[in-house]
Amino acid sequence: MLQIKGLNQFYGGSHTLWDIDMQIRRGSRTCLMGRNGMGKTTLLRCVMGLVAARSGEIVFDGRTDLCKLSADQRAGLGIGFVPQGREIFSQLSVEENLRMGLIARRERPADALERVYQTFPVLKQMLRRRGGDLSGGQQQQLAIGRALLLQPSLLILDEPCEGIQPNIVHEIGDLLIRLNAELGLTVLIVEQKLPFARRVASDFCVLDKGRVVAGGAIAGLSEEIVRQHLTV
Ligand SMILES: Nc1ncnc2c1ncn2[C@@H]1O[C@H](COP(=O)(O)OP(=O)(O)OP(=O)(O)O)[C@@H](O)[C@H]1O
Repeated sequence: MLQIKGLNQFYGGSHTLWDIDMQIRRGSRTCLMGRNGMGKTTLLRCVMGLVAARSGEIVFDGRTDLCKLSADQRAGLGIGFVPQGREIFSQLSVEENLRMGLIARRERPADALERVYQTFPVLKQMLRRRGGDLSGGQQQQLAIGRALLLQPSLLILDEPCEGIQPNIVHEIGDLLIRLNAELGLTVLIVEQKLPFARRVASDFCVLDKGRVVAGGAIAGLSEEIVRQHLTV
């Protein structure tokens, strides 16, 4: 579904991503892992068009080179993004936050919001609440709901469990498994917690100092890989 080929990225003179080759299989739940500062967020932001790649290709659905498209055009192709920190508008209501997700969309199916409420009944009960008054877990559901309004075929999430209580982390894991199974949504997620990755992911990819150093089916995430590239 998503093929990254020979991708290099620089912040000014600082070479951050080095010759990244990575495949996201359609229907997979891929966990992108790595210690802090290894380039995970930068790679997601390159895919979304929020930072520019210096060279390489990002092929979506076997045909479109995303590098030639704007961030809006990429979202329009069906790539949903839940950024690090969630980026909820704290002064706007839950409903207004959701409607922001529809602004980018030309046709706005009348049932788009209703579908999100079916997935997240708690949001329907909180429509008038301000985003800033929600708990971390509720804000994360709001951020995921907002991304789902565009009916993506690929959902990309950057550390969705950061700062969230363990029982809600478990629920988010269940939700991603359910969305993957029921909607056929392909999921690419940055997550550092090993138990979460082992429970939720079907595939993994490890970055170390801006390079891909390991990847494949999650069963292949060995203690040796963890020791060399993930433990601090
Ligand atoms: N806007 C920026 N300008 C310059 N350097 C940056 C910028 N954003 C990130 N970096 C640097 O690029 C490198 C990779 O950062 P990135 O945030 O992609 O890593 P990460 O693996 O997502 O880390 P974390 O787990 O801490 O979020 C780091 O050295 C970081 O300091």
